[in-house]
Amino acid sequence: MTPRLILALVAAGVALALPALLPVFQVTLLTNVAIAALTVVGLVLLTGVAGLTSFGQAAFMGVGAYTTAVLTTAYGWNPWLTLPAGMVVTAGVAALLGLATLRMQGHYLPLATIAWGISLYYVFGNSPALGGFTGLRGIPPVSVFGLDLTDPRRFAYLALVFLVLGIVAAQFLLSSRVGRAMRALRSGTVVAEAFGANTFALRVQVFVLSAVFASAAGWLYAHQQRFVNPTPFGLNVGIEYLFMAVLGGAGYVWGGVAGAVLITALREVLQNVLPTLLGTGGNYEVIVLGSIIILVLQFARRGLWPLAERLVPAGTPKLLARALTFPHRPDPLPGSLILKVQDAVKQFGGLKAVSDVSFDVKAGEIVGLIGPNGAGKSTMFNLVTGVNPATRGNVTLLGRDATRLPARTIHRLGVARTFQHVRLFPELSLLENAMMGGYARGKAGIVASLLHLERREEAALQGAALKQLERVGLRDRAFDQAGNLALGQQRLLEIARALTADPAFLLLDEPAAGLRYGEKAELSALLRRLRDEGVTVLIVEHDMDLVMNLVDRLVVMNGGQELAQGNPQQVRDNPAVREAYLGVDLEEGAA
Ligand SMILES: Nc1ncnc2c1ncn2[C@@H]1O[C@H](COP(=O)(O)OP(=O)(O)OP(=O)(O)O)[C@@H](O)[C@H]1O
Repeated sequence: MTPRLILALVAAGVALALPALLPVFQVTLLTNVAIAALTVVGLVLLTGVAGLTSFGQAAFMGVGAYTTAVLTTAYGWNPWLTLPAGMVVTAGVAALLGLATLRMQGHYLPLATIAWGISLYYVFGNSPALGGFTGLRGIPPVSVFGLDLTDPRRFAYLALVFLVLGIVAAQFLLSSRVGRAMRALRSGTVVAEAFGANTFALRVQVFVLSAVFASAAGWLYAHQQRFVNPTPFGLNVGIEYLFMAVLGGAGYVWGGVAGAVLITALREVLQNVLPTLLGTGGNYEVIVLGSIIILVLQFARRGLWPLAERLVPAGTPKLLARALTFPHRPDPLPGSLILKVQDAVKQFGGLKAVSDVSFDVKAGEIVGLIGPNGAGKSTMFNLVTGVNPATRGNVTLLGRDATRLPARTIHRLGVARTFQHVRLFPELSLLENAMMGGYARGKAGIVASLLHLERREEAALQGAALKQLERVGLRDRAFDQAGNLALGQQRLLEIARALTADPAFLLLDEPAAGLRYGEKAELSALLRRLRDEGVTVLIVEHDMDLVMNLVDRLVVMNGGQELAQGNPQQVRDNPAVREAYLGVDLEEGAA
């Protein structure tokens, strides 16, 4: 029993007692809060977790509400059937809108959500079958075991049950393989794709899921009011849901709930208090609410929930009991070809960052890719790992033509990598970061994750990640936040993440940058051990001392071209290399 769990149970107890204790007016307010919170929890998944800002969440609530309104009033459906029907209709609408808009980047996507948020509002308002702007009346009450929930107190319990189920499902999702990949989306697509995730499919999934949450809230709304019209599903309400998420903490499920409670309660208080102070002339509460949002954005960018969380320490998370271990990938035959780059060219406009470079890497080798700044090493890395495919030439990886394969497919061939500029998820634990590396080893999808039916697989992922954290010397800090690590340790964590994928071929982009002397020695020892265990390594590194004493062979690039290849001694003796490295003591590594 952690302090946080005790508090959550107390909060649940209080919430359950409130409908029985409060006056009816406030019970209705409580129901409104629960409905809004359910919508906002969906928005938290979309915006706070996956980083896709949407102004259109209220419109999806409208789809759920109108579906039940039409099916119950015009066709006499039982409300319990219209709930899944509404979810299916909403998911369909969201999938269509998602497929059309989710490839957009930057501010284009939020703008698109505004566009369809407005469109759906007018579809509701201008469709005679939906009652136009006057709406649809006569929606029947929901009944449970023959008991009509017409009494606001009973209905409040229904709304709370929905909210609790929504919170639990969202938390389950976030502590799963799919949830971690969704979190990875917030910082772009490169990392998630590098570990085998199809980021566009994930974007569509989280978008549809978020809409389904709103749809369930819309169903509740329709049966609470017994009447629907377009007003509560308009753009300004969508913006208000976004405010709730941002105020509470868009990255946190409980932040969404807190935001819904705070804004609903604040609006209520302000609507009562401000007219007595300032008169009834203006909508002053809107101005005050807006000012509060600006202050929060100014002083607590991540919302209020992280501040509250700091007051209650988190217990050490429990590891799952392991009943399953992922099988080890079959090792390539010693000496077989792992990577073959043939006449690779990468052109950025007029600049040839890589120009007719050819080299290969054989199983069981550690190959160094070196060259002065701007030589084209990282570009070559991106070309091999599918981040930025070659303009011309061929890349063969583990026996497959990989020249045009996307990063996620290349990863699944058995290739894992680290990044020159560390790309971790600072707010997640070391363990969760490392587990992201095992994404492609798991199979569980979004539904299994929402229901926590993937615990065996999750336990296996934990086991695999812990083993690699142990290997890089970070096991003791498995539950710390990755953002608290020194840069050198962050690089080691990236290696652990890559190793969790059980790769046959490991690509390391400047892994020793920021490491202390002792840590570099440990890194060398680790890479040698990995080679002995059958992992082939391609390493870009500026630390000549480390490289010269570690690698079997070197490929030297300069100005996008291949300058030399050979073992460390041959490269050290090469006059062209000496010239390119003017000022760098290549003998340093000879010791
Ligand atoms: N996306 C891009 N668009 C345009 N030019 C690029 C791009 N990526 C790299 N370049 C250019 O290509 C050249 C090679 O860059 P690259 O980062 O591959 O070199 P590097 O050898 O990795 O250098 P460093 O050791 O400094 O990381 C540079 O001139 C760089 O400015």
